[in-house]
Amino acid sequence: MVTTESFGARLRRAMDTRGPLCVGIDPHASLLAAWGLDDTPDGLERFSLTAVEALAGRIAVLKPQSAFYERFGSRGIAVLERTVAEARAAGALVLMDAKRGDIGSTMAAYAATYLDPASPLFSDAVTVSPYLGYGSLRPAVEAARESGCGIFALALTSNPEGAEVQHALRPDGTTVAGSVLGHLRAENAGERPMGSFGAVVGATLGDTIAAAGIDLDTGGPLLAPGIGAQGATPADLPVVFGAALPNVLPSVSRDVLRHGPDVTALTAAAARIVEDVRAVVEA
Ligand SMILES: O=c1ccn([C@@H]2O[C@H](COP(=O)(O)O)[C@@H](O)[C@H]2O)c(=O)[nH]1
Repeated sequence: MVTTESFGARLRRAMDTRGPLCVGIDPHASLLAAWGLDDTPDGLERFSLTAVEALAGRIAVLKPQSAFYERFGSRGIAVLERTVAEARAAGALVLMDAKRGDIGSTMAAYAATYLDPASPLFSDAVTVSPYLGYGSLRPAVEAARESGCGIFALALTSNPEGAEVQHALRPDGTTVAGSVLGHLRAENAGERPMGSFGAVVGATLGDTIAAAGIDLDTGGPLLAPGIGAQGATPADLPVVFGAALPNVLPSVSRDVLRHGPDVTALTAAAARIVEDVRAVVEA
């Protein structure tokens, strides 16, 4: 489905009506086993479609993690295609977590894969890496604008190793991550109610962002992975995000998926997190 409404506007409405939560579909081998499924493409398909059944009609954004599908080769990609299509058909926005980043000419092919409505993997948004230089993302930015999609660029990732690169200082004294956020701010200029060009900022980062003087207000969404299995909780969000909290989209994978394969239990687990996040954002 091609839309004339921007991704930022669609995401804002989904966050306001369904609640600010993205649930990741990460079919770890250990989760397949815990759900009583084989570590095969058939197991992958059952896992993914169960997650879609439990979540796609209620949760704002579903985020399939491409790596867990790619490991099964072409049959895994076929399952990923079906997962994306069924999740979108059921009303969820789909953010493909592929973290693509390359020189511009190759980036154009990645953009065609995820952001061209004619592609079997067409998604509402895709995660990208700006660490080949923000300008290398230009083909993805242009494709997103054309198709009413979005991108989420890695800015301040949830893993402890990220700071080595992302907090590095540029010659002008600003951080590398701050520069990425500045580029996103420029992309989002004038977009209301929210921009389509998001940043990934880990919920695990405590007060380190404020301490480094990094401005998180880009006018776009801030995808916040790290709640649950990586140790962060919804209560951490105000410290990490400060005044940018209204645009934060927390993302949780394992801490929801561990409640499967029971569909009702999966739905209830996600609903509890939505309530916890809403309580913090609306406090
Ligand atoms: O900085 C980042 C960027 C992406 N991720 C991805 O989010 C999920 C987290 O899964 P959990 O089970 O909730 O820990 C996973 O797909 C990561 O690749 C991230 O964690 N941090």
